[in-house]
Amino acid sequence: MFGLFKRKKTEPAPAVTSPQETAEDGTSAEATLDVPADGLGHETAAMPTPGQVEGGANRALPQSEPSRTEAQTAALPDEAPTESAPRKRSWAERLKAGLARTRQNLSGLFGRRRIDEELLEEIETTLLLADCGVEATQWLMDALRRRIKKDGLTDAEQLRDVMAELLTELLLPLQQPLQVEAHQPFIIMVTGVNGAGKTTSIGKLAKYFQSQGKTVLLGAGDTFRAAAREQLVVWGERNGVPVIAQEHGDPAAVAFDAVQAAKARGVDVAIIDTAGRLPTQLHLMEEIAKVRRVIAKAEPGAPHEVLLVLDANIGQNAITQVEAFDKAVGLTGLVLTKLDGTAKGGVIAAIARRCPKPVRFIGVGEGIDDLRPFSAREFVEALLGIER
Ligand SMILES: Nc1nc2c(ncn2[C@@H]2O[C@H](COP(=O)(O)OP(=O)(O)OP(=O)(O)O)[C@@H](O)[C@H]2O)c(=O)[nH]1
Repeated sequence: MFGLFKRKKTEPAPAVTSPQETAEDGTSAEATLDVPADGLGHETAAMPTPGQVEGGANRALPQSEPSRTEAQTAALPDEAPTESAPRKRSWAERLKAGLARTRQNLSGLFGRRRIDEELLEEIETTLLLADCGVEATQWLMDALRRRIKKDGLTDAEQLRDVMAELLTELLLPLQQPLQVEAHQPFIIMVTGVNGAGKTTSIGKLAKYFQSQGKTVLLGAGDTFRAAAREQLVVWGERNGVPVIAQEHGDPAAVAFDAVQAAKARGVDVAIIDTAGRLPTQLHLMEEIAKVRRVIAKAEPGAPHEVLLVLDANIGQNAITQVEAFDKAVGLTGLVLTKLDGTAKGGVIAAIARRCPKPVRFIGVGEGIDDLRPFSAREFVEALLGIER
């Protein structure tokens, strides 16, 4: 399981309020488990410090709240190099490492040789094997052929820069950073298939927004997998992020409570988790559509962002997932995870051609800082091994 959440297993489990309790902030506090801010610089009047009893509810606090330093250390397990742990690789290095396979395959082709039909066929095959899909590959090859003709290119070495230009042109429209200032609270709903990395990405996103000085609240809407709820609750506890959860809740009810709590507390960003589901599980797709409708009831115009978390290793399946989730909940953005593994990277090109949606963030590992806004240029440079 994701290192970001691993440590929590040794922590005492926070207690849950009794079903009858009602919080002052208007949430139906039925079995609502609400973890307070711990003083990481994000407290507001609506976010009490540890030890305070919130909303008049007899919410039992964890036995010992971690200190600020402990919480930060726990949440950033792999930042500081120690004698036993070597320096962590930079973001660019991790991204490059993740895309090494495709880069090596392409680099082999952009060496010293003449451009001929055989080379172009090899490039085409490499793009297909890199998960670019038929449409994006066709688009890239057509554009490449046009450029070769127009510029009178003869050497394969000249093709690397042309390919970089074309890929950047293809991916640039997907580079649309998520702006959360337009609404308060800005409500984000997170969807995806099982194991794509939703819950762990939410932890990283929370940290990302906190680092931008925003207050964050999480809704543990994955009521199917108890461990997902616990992951969020304990992570929130350690990082000063309130988490709205219900032990045996209905996901729509958790989402509703989370939105109400976010409004009552005046937080900047509310991120609502949902259980993993496959596009073929139609009843579950209907359930997630209901969660979206309930969020809109709690706050007209919300959710302001509906993210699909995609494992970058699933190849063309990504297209099916984008289309199915888009139909069910109206996606506004994507998070592409696990680009550090065996990902080939081309799936972003396939998305750009087949079902373009803003790629808000990409993930290159399990650490807290392994998720960053997508940059088309940075991605293409890592994919093609271009040093600037
Ligand atoms: N290597 C790598 N692993 C990741 C990344 N993001 C998430 N993971 C791992 O993927 C696994 C699944 O992550 P979760 O966050 O539990 O996935 P989920 O989508 O919430 O899963 P469900 O609750 O079952 O739907 C965990 O082991 C994570 O550590 C990433 O960018 N790189």
